[in-house]
Amino acid sequence: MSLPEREPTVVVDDVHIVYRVHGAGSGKGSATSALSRIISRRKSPSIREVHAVRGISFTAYRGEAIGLIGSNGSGKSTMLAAIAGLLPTERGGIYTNGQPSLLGVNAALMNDLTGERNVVLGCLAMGMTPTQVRRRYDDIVEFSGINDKGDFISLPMRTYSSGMAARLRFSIAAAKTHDVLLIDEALATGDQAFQKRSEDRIRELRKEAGTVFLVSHNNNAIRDTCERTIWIEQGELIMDGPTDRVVRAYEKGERP
Ligand SMILES: Nc1ncnc2c1ncn2[C@@H]1O[C@H](COP(=O)(O)OP(=O)(O)OP(=O)(O)O)[C@@H](O)[C@H]1O
Repeated sequence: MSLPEREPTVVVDDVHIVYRVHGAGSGKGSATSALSRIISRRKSPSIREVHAVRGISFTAYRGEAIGLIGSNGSGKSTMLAAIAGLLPTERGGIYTNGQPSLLGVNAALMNDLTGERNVVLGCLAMGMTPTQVRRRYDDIVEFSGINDKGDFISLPMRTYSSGMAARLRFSIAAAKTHDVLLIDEALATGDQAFQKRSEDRIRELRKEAGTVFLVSHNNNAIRDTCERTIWIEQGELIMDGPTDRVVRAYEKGERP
């Protein structure tokens, strides 16, 4: 049997992810009870476990844009963070070809620095050289549209609205070609014109040989951007297939 020609970029193999929440039990617990617990080597009753991802498997290929959908708390962001290597797996494995970059609405930019400094630092942090940063700087600012309403790029980020900050984050991350780009709801905060630009840019990134994952509650953004969609519910994979089919089933609440 010959192997398929498509090149796999992310292999998720029967992955389980468990969060351990400390201090979730009732009562504060005295020093005496803590000491007796330590002596008897019992587990602290105040550690609660949240089994957020339960045995998910799939393979992503180069050039694919994959949507992740599911209700609140179903495990989408957890899955992305794990692919990015930010969360350990309890069981199973995640194998990636190339460096995954997670672009979340909470990605760290520095509030007290100007937009301008954040663009430069963000690009350097992504591994661009100072010359590359200088070359791309104007494009990034223009793409973000931050200066459309005045010279905001020279003001500290804390003066930006949440939508403006999200746009700048997306623009910085999108300036580089990523092997695997993980986007968590970044498009949700931009206005219509920016969403359109972002969708176009995601399409370009795919052509530049990357794989894009997009978590969103905006089913139209998923439809417009991704040809494949994975539906997750309570940490389990419900459906994985062509976006049209999966999103329709999700909207109707029809599980296969
Ligand atoms: N840091 C954390 N500590 C403990 N539990 C967590 C943590 N982050 C998420 N969870 C739990 O893991 C489960 C999955 O959460 P996750 O954020 O991955 O869902 P989601 O599908 O991205 O949700 P949403 O659509 O609301 O963003 C939920 O039950 C949530 O309560």
